[in-house]
Amino acid sequence: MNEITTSDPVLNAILESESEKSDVLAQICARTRAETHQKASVKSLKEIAEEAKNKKNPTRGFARVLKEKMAKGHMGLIAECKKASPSAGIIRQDYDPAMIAVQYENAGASCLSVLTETGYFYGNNEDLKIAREACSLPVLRKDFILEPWQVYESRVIDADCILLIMAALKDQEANDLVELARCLELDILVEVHNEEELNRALALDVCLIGINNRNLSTLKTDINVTETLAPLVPPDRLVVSESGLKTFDDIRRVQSIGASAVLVGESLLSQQNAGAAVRNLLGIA
Ligand SMILES: O=C(O)c1ccccc1NCC(=O)[C@H](O)[C@H](O)COP(=O)(O)O
Repeated sequence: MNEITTSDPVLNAILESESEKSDVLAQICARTRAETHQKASVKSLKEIAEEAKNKKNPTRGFARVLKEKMAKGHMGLIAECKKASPSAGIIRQDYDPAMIAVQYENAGASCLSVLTETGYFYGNNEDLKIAREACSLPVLRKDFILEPWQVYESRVIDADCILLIMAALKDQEANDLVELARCLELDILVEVHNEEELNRALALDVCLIGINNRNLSTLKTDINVTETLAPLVPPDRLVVSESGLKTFDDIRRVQSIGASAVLVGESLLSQQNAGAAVRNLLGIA
């Protein structure tokens, strides 16, 4: 799933190191850094920053929509569009992000998440643009954001929110990316897998805390991760439980221990009718 060839020697070195890493997250990040380096050699940081700052259209208020749901006592659903994942392989052979986005919105999803990572999830920036144009939901760019260049790119492709994964970032890097995203009016979902990452995330000026139930070494999911970490999140933050959620009972279970929103992909996309899948998950008759 992760072969690219290049004539750039810096890139080749990074990609060579990728194949030696045992951890999936480390492999994806090595590849993402290589691709970002390649893109930045075509469009400089200065150029992409200029483009992002010239964007006139407002973002759609990803965090605001989730907070409004929470205030009404409703569970927020961030419904995910992706063709494939490392754990599931190909999920949708006939992947049509625009159609899925419309089905999700009509069925009551609060927000979208669109995978733009190419090597492991078979996504791209165009998927995000067409999904967002097809609906009125705010959109999370689901990718491995490691560098300022990618934050500017996220604004250019019309994302409303970016994901920052604490396991992939040092504290200073995370802080710098948060500040930059804010300047560009992008919301931020910070993702954690354990207590140490949670404490680092809570030191950042961010409202949305994503608790990922997926162990990124084994790729297995366990809702106990949300059960362990959600009670440690102060009430001024909003907890999003991510990964491995399949049923209405799962949603009730994470809601009962403090999650205000869920991020769900595979279980919705593996059903032919994504709209019906959303309604079943949310318990809408
Ligand atoms: O899903 C994977 O296999 C995966 C592997 C390595 C890094 C991240 C991965 N998933 C990203 C996600 O967090 C999920 O796409 C998202 O939480 C939705 O999860 P699910 O409902 O289980 O598709």
